[in-house]
Amino acid sequence: MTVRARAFVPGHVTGFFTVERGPDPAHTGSRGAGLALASGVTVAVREASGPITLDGEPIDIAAAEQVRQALGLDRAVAVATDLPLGAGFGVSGAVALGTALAGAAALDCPRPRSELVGLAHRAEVAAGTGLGDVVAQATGGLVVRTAAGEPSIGRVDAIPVAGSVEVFSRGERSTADIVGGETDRLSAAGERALATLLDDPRPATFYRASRRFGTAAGLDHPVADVLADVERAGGTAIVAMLGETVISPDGGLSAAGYDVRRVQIDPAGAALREVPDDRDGA
Ligand SMILES: Nc1ncnc2c1ncn2[C@@H]1O[C@H](COP(=O)(O)OP(=O)(O)OP(=O)(O)O)[C@@H](O)[C@H]1O
Ligand SMILES: CC(C)(CO)[C@@H](O)C(=O)[O-]
Repeated sequence: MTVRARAFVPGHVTGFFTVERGPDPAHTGSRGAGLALASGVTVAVREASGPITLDGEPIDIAAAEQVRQALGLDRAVAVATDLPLGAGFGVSGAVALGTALAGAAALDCPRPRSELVGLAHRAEVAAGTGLGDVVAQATGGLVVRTAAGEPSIGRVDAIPVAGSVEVFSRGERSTADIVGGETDRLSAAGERALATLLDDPRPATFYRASRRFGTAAGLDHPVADVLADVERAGGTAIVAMLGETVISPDGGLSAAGYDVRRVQIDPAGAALREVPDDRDGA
């Protein structure tokens, strides 16, 4: 089956965040910081019509369906990923953004990148599955979101960083349940973390502020045992919001005996990938 366009979108783990509710999805989002990861999703839009599939199986991801509707895209969308859904890697946002980028390319429908990022952001917010992942995934690196909302409204910066992190993931957590509930405490903790990071914009400060945020926001308990193990082993660890996933930048997870994956930090954000002419693809 012929592939018309393909996009790669990095996974994104949020270290800390606030919830900013605006009058509409464009103005709604979060402030905060997180890491874009070289493990992500590849979205291939085919010539033929068909559903969205994940590793070959049909899947319902509301944010991506909404992007398809907005673009008028009925072509098959084949998603491949080595990341789990619902575990804090922003997979739904990544699929929505990949569908927007590859979908517009497949339809030969020229739109500026910021509009496509905005389309995916609004869809992700409306679905309740994320607030800041899409704009971060579009940026890459250690992403700092200083004003919430789609690209024409929000503000995004990044702290230069290279290298890799260890990842340990053991379960899911519902983003919609947490961001749809009472968020004053977590947003206050997110504000403090952001002020700390902006005052001293270094990766080490990101990890320290994120670790404190997890505790202050009451969001670290599902993996408190893992964090404690890593710290006993002399390492650094943070919770990937919002999942049962822990990230360590300094080998702390493997030092504590966990079976981990090492993942590079993605430097550049989501992008189209070349599709060789007349060849079958993913
Ligand atoms: N088997 C599945 N497990 C989890 N989610 C699924 C599954 N199948 C479909 N989905 C859909 O995928 C989306 C998952 O969104 P969710 O926000 O929970 O996770 P995520 O985007 O991977 O990452 P994060 O935890 O960072 O928000 C939802 O739209 C959900 O309905
Ligand atoms: C809400 C969130 C933590 C879910 O992954 C993320 O979208 C963010 O940082 O806004």
